[in-house]
Formats: sequence, structure tokens, C-alpha cells
Amino acid sequence: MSDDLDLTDPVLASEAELAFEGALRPKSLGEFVGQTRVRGQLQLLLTAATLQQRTPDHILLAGPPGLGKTTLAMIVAHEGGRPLRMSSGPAIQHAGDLAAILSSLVPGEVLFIDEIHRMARSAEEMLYLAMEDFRIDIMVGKGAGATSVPLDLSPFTLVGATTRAGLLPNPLRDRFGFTAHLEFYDEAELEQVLGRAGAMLGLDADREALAEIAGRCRGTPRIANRLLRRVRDYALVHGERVDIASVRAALELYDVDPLGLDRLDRAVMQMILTRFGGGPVGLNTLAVSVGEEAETIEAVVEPFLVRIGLITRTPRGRVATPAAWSHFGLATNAPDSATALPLDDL
Ligand SMILES: Nc1ncnc2c1ncn2[C@@H]1O[C@H](COP(=O)(O)OP(=O)(O)OP(=O)(O)O)[C@@H](O)[C@H]1O
Ligand SMILES: [Mg+2]
Repeated sequence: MSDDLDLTDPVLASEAELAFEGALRPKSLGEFVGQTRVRGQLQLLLTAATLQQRTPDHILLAGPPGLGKTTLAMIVAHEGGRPLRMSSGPAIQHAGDLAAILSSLVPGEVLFIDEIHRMARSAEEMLYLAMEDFRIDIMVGKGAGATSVPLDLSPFTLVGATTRAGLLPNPLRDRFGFTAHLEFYDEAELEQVLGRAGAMLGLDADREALAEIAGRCRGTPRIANRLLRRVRDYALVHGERVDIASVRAALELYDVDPLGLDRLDRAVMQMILTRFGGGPVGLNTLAVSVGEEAETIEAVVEPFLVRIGLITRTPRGRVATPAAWSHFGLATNAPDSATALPLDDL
């Protein structure tokens, strides 16, 4: 099955998985598990806008993949009964692409721009004016004879999502009325996500089994749902219930370790521990060594490894912690820092 292939790839989702995700996506803030703070903030913002009969302020959703950014964008539209237009940074490579979208928005529409940090610079500049004054300037003609024609837009709410909030230029960041920083979910919350998904799939799973999955999904609902699917397959094929034994067997088969580390996480850790003697090592060096994009390491792998205390970020680079040495069953042999590798990139 093609969707087996991406089990260890937290970034790419297969088509089957996207359909599965769509079906499990909470439709309202009430159904959305966890992120209590962000939920409260969003609720307030949306209610205030309704009371004042205006479009809600622009919202930026920041955080690692799979924590619910797209889901929240859909909820913002759904809760206010507003139409939703979806686009993404990589699809907006010219100001004209953005102008076409903005000029066709209907009043009150929610415009979701995923991966907003990857939008073209010229479009970004157009967006500043659009966000602030619901207006854009369209350039007509070329060269010395070019003139700019102002165009009024319908009031809209921009919801931007990014895994790399640090890459957004300040003028853009400042134009959002509210920035939600999504955090990794704790195990109790992930159990709730799994319980909900399990019920929707009609799974007969006991609590212990769900708790075991919750502990291995990198604090991420998308991965929780993905692992649940693999466990369901396993139980189905072996004619078993979803219990702790079938969960352990399925996750072992799919190479998900007890901390939830997947193949890429482990490759990064092994590289830091064995090749670089525990670090410090710079991001680009690390990315090249494991054959991945630096952006993936920074946005996907690193936040989780930092969160569970396997690495720390220092001004000189990434360093493995004592917990990392022991998790991988290695004796600490951190080299004298004077002999550590020079850092290329911090
Ligand atoms: N709070 C939540 N409660 C229940 N399910 C959730 C929650 N957050 C996310 N999910 C589930 O996880 C899946 C992935 O979430 P979503 O697509 O919103 O993540 P994302 O932050 O947009 O990820 P990416 O950065 O990769 O675009 C959703 O389909 C949904 O089923
Ligand atoms: Mg998304």
C-alpha cells in the first residue's frame, strides 16, 4: 500500500492519508482537542468579531507539522459560517497570482495561505497593503509609462500557517492581529485524539493500547492517527483486538521506537552521537550528513528532539544530552570542546 511508505516521513502525506486526515479533522473548536490556550484565544477573537459584525482579525498559526494548523484554519471559517479559500506560499510565486486571489474574494471570506513563509517577496509586499487597508495597487503597463491603479478588496480574514515563523519578515508578522503558537500535545491529549479517531473508525481498542500509541507519536496528532491506522491494519490481519500486545508488535514492525523516534530522528541522533562525538554540530553539516534538507531538520526533527531532551541548541550548534547517549545505549564520549568540529552555520 502506498501509504505505508510515508510512515516515517512526517512531512509528506500520501493521497490516501490526506483523505483519511480530512475525515478525522475536527470541525469546530469544541471538537478540537488540546491547545487550550490557543483555543480560548481564538474563541475570544471570533466571538468579538461576531458581536461587532466585522471580519475577524488576521491570524497567524505557527508550529511544527501535523499539530492542527490547517484544521484550525478550516474551523475559523466554519465557526463563523464564512467561505474558505485555500492557497499556499509555493503557489504564489508572482504578485499577480496573489492579486487574482485577493480580487476574487467575497466579503467576509477566510483566505488560508499555508506555508506562508514561502511566498514570493513581491506578493508579500502586496499582501501588506491588502491586510491593512483591504486594497491593492495593480501595476498597469511597463517601464516609464507604468501606472498603479488602486483596487478595493472585500474585507477578508487572512489565516497564514507556517512551520518557520522566524522566516517571516517583520512587517508581515506585525500585520497579524493574533499569532497562535501551537505546542506539541501531551499524552493525555493524544489519547483523546486517538479515542476520537478510534471511535470514528469503529475500532475496538482498549485504553492501555491507546496510551501506548500516545506515547510514541512525537506529540503530534497527525502521527497519532497514522500509527492508529497501522495498528488497525495489524490487528485486522492477525485477527486480534487492538490491545497493548498488538500495538507493540505493530509499532515494532514499523520501526517506531518507544520514544516515538522514527527513522530520520534516529539517523540525526546517530550522526550527532557517533560521527560528531555528541556535538556541537551546525545545522547544515548535520543536514548534509543525513541527506536531508536543512529546513526539514530544523522544522520537523529538531523541535521534537529538543522537546524530549535528547538535544540542546547552543550558540555553537546542536549538542546531544546525556539522555541521548543512554537512549542509544552508548557511553558518553563527548570530545574536548576544543577538538569539536568547526561550526559552519548557526
Ligand atoms: N487538536 C486536534 N484534535 C484532533 N485531531 C487533530 C487535532 N489537530 C490535528 N488533528 C488531526 O491531525 C491531522 C493533521 O492536522 P493538520 O493537517 O491540521 O496539521 P498542520 O499543522 O496543518 O500540518 P502541516 O504543517 O503539515 O500542514 C488532522 O487531519 C486531524 O485529523
Ligand atoms: Mg497543514
